[in-house]
Amino acid sequence: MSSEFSLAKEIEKVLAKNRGATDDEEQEAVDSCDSISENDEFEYDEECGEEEEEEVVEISENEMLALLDAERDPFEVCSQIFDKEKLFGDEHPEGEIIVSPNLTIKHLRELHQKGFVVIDNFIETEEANEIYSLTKRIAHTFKPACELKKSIEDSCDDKFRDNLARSDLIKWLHPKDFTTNDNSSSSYCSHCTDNEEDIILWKNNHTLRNIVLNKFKVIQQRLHEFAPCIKREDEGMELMWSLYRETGTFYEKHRDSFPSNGKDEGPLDQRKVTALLYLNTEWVDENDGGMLRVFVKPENHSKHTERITKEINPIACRLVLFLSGAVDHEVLKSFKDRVALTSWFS
Ligand SMILES: O=C(O)CCC(=O)C(=O)O
Ligand SMILES: [Fe+2]
Repeated sequence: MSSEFSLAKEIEKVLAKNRGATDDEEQEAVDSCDSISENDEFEYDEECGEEEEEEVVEISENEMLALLDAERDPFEVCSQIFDKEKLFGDEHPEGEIIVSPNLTIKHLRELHQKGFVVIDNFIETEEANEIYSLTKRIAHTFKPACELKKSIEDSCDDKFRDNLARSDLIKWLHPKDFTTNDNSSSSYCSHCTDNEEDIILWKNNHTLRNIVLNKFKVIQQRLHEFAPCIKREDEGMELMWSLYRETGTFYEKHRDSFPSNGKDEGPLDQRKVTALLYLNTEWVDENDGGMLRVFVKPENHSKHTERITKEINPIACRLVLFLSGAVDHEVLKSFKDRVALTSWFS
């Protein structure tokens, strides 16, 4: 998760509320935490300001999310990124295509309402097949995600990271990898140790270039139109290429960011929408594993914290979009090599 905001204040506010504090007491607690630095994100003094008998509360990302969720429905917060007039107005009919060939206004409306949406046949099977084969060919250049930065922006030495939470291999990409003629390791991919031959293989691949520049970049631009807090520039976009080996590779339940409406609620500079494009032309059925399990709200939910699970098969050419700050998700053990391109729009 990106954390460019004073999480300490946010935490203290939630905890103060949890302790049953009044609004004034809550503000006092927040004010007295002004000196907490961002590096202290998940470790802070419950009685801010009291020197003696400091009781340090350690809180994990998941515990923090549970506290925030108890306060406010994350789906409600995150869906506010959209300009509702634009999304539901007559100006854009349901069938209007947002990103060719088949991402429509209807899908964005579903993303707003349910928090996630699945779009099949977003690329051609031949394209998926080509990238799937390419991934296996240069698999030796992918690195264990748990050893790398959590995102392009994050610092590497994140002491809160749970290295056992995931076992996938990844490579960071960037649109600039495909718009410059430089055949060196990507500057956005500081961990890359590819030799020049391998780099040429993926940087000069027209299909990959097309997916990055004419799919993911266009999704970003179009999302910005309907959710103006999402950046239009490449800087607000992270692009990850992942490989889950067939040996039971997994990613435990997690959330990609803290809930934010991009305006006045939650940390503003967070991932807002996650986009996943699956390239698994060899995936047959559930026995191959690797399903994406999402924890979403039931249709007529009475309690806002209620969740149901849905399993999404990672079939080739399937695009999945979800609200990064609302949808908990996990990748079930994979028994066939599983390839995806994932992007986060902030
Ligand atoms: O590949 C997937 O289906 C999800 C991966 C994921 O959750 C992540 O990388 O944050
Ligand atoms: Fe994720």
